[in-house]
Amino acid sequence: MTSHARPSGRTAQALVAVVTAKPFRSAKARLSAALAEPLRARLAAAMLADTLEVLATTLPPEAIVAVVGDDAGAEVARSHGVNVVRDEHLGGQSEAALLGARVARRELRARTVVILPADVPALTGEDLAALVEAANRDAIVIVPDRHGSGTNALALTPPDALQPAFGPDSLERHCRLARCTGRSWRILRLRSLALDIDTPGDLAELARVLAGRPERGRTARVLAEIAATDAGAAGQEVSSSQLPSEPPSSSRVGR
Ligand SMILES: Nc1nc2c(ncn2[C@@H]2O[C@H](COP(=O)(O)OP(=O)(O)OP(=O)(O)O)[C@@H](O)[C@H]2O)c(=O)[nH]1
Ligand SMILES: C=C(OP(=O)(O)O)C(=O)O
Repeated sequence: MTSHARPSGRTAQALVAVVTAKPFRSAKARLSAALAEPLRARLAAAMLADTLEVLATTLPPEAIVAVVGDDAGAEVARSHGVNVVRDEHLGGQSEAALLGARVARRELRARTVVILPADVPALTGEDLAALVEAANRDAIVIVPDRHGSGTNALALTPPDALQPAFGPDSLERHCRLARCTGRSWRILRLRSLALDIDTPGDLAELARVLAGRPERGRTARVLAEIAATDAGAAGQEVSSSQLPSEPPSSSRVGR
């Protein structure tokens, strides 16, 4: 693998969170029919920033590793003071997660890694704390997505307790792999971590969830921009319900 690691902190950490983010310009392909390029990249950057922000409420920055695919991702990660690992191979989420877990184990001497995507900006500190608590009890903790088919987080003790296998229907796959390890494992359903952002439907759900919260993160501001752009294009008054709607099922990309 051509990837190389440049973690900025090397203090030993019992539990390390690994967040994977591919280059912002190639991220969120499933939103491309609904969202033009500059906004899509800005959304990806905002989601990484908000995800790191929440992680930093519970974990010290030295215990967070961002595996990023481009300079823009590295800049966001650095601005949060977390360890930055540059993924130059871009072999997909599982490979990026393995890279981060390896850095966590070898360089930060982590006993546990919590692997997350960068597109879970609704994550709350409470749900993160629940995940950390579960990771202290079971060797493998699997957090499903809201559709009950994908995986939005894995907590692994030790960090190589299971080989990540993200992608369509990964929940069932991760459960099967966990069963085969003979280690203790469980599924943990966490509402705020169940919402990853892949489709216009997810964006609309995110707007609904964030609208009910007092604080305005970076993602909420980009959502407002998207709503304004759409309303402007349609010559309508701007409203927070102005987010792109789900395309007809025949034109949907992915699952
Ligand atoms: N560092 C790194 N992160 C990745 C890679 N592939 C995916 N990711 C990240 O892993 C998470 C889930 O990835 P995907 O669902 O495959 O990609 P996405 O950008 O979210 O969505 P689509 O482009 O629509 O598939 C996101 O945070 C991605 O940015 C990779 O090759 N390297
Ligand atoms: C990668 C996954 O999901 P998505 O592609 O929807 O982000 C997954 O659930 O393993």
